[in-house]
Amino acid sequence: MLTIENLSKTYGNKSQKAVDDLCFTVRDGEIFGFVGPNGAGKTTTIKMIASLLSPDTGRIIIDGVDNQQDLMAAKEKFSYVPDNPELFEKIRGNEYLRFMADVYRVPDGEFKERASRYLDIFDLKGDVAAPIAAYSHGMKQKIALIGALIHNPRLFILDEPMVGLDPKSSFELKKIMAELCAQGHSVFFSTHVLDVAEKICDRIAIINHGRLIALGTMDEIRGGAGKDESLEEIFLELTE
Ligand SMILES: Nc1ncnc2c1ncn2[C@@H]1O[C@H](COP(=O)(O)OP(=O)(O)OP(=O)(O)O)[C@@H](O)[C@H]1O
Repeated sequence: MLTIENLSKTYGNKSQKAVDDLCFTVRDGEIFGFVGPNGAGKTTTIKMIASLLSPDTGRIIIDGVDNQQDLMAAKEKFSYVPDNPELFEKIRGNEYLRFMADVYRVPDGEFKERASRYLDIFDLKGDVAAPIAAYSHGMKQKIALIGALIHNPRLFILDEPMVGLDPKSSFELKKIMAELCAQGHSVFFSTHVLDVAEKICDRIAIINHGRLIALGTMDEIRGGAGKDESLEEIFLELTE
């Protein structure tokens, strides 16, 4: 679903690379967690996957499409929800969802069915006619999530998705992630919440100083049989 090949990025005239020769693959039907300390290069990597930043070197292939060769075709494949979504404050929630459906040319029946279902799940039906400026931080995050889900993306990319969501919304989001993966779609998300990553991810990548330092299932990251270390313990050991 997603192949990252030798991806590197340096900002301005900084001496250290923000992302340094990163390579990994996210498989079809997989929930993939991307973890690392502050400043490790997670958001930089995610922005390059979402075509918001150009890599210095390397390739990003999304469901068979190179995002530097065919940006529009790549954009149809994924949705990206940043950690702090910036939305058009003056429009209403329902206008925003309609706009997102139009951008992705979602047929009307599908739009109505998905919007209704996700608004119910995230308990936003009563607020959808209000301007986004009147939403709380968590409500903005939820309308951004629904907008990103409206075209049923092949690859769902999220930066720190659990921050700001209440426990029920967070639980529902995890269920939606699992549902997408059951359809053969994939989820790629960054998080500092290591126990969530440990519980819900099929595989996890740990990065530090822009470099991949561990990759695999929890068992693979633990390094084989007999050990029962948590992701938090492994993370702290590897990133000391
Ligand atoms: N716009 C920018 N200009 C210059 N340097 C930047 C910029 N954005 C990020 N960096 C640098 O790139 C490196 C990686 O930052 P990035 O935001 O990708 O890390 P992160 O893993 O997402 O961190 P966090 O967990 O704190 O969100 C850091 O050294 C950071 O200072």
